[in-house]
Amino acid sequence: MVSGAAAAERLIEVDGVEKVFSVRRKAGRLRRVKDEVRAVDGISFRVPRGEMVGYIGPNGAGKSTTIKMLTGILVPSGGRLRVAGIDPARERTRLARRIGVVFGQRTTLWWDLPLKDSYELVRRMYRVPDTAYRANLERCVELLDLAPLLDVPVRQLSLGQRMRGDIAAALLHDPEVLYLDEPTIGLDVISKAKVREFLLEVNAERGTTVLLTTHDLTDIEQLCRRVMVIDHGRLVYDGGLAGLRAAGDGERTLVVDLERELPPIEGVPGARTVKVEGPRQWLAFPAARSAAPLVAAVAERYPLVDLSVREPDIEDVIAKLYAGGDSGPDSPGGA
Ligand SMILES: Nc1ncnc2c1ncn2[C@@H]1O[C@H](COP(=O)(O)OP(=O)(O)OP(=O)(O)O)[C@@H](O)[C@H]1O
Repeated sequence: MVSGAAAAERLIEVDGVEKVFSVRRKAGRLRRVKDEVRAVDGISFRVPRGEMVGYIGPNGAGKSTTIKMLTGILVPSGGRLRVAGIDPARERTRLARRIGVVFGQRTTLWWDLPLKDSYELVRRMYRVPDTAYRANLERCVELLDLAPLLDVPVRQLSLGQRMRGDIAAALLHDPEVLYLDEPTIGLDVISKAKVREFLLEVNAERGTTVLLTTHDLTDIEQLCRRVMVIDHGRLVYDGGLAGLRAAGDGERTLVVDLERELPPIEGVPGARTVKVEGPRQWLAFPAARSAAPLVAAVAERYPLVDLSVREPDIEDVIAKLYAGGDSGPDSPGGA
């Protein structure tokens, strides 16, 4: 038996979970053959209470399928899943009270109703006690600037307004876990910033556990200390953002401003000049190395005015990781 505290600690438990879809494919004019799509191919991970985890991967990697299994919408073909100690597929309704879900591409709100009526329906559906409902709604309205939108029918809301409305709806019943599938898709920079700020606030204030899928790596950089990368249904990385940069053979860049335009800097051990633009030069060096000896070497021989160090571009790192497929640097569930 696992003690209550230990079970609470691991709010999401995924052990060797698989999802295989059967699809019919045309083969010739009349013949159809059955194919199997292994959308999720034996993944394992744990998410402790209060953590915010990024779940990323290329199109078709298996992210949405994982989330659907974690909500109970889809039944796994194999393996074991528990969310707050509940088997999602067996007890979907009981689980629904403990989780909130936002699918960026779809709304859970009632299209023709004003936002506030949608919330009222959510309150009744989940039987949220009055005081909790009022407090939650007030907090969401304040943090997400929803006051001017409460009387507007959902179909008249812009994408960013609708997304803020959806996120609030997912939190009115105080879920312990929030699944967000592309919550910033299609939003402008200001709306994205607002959504991110709100999620950080909710996580800090209520300790809500968040699992976030996104194609926008800024979401991950600003919200998650841990990131899981899925590709072809398998976890190819599970660990910190810093580790992800190192895992992708990332390089950092030393950007130096010299007093005047000079030929490319040479003879700095462990670094190579990759770009020169007037008096500014860019030197790439392995992400794991310290920049200090490089700075000293440049300063000794060149008229240095200013410098900065740039972290590896996370997009590049991840592109390399995807290209590496399941021979990725970290074992599934590792780190
Ligand atoms: N209902 C289904 N029937 C058959 N195949 C499916 C079904 N749902 C998903 N798939 C397939 O499973 C694989 C994983 O799909 P999934 O939607 O989980 O990927 P994803 O990582 O969420 O992708 P995206 O970033 O494009 O949303 C894909 O090959 C997809 O075509």
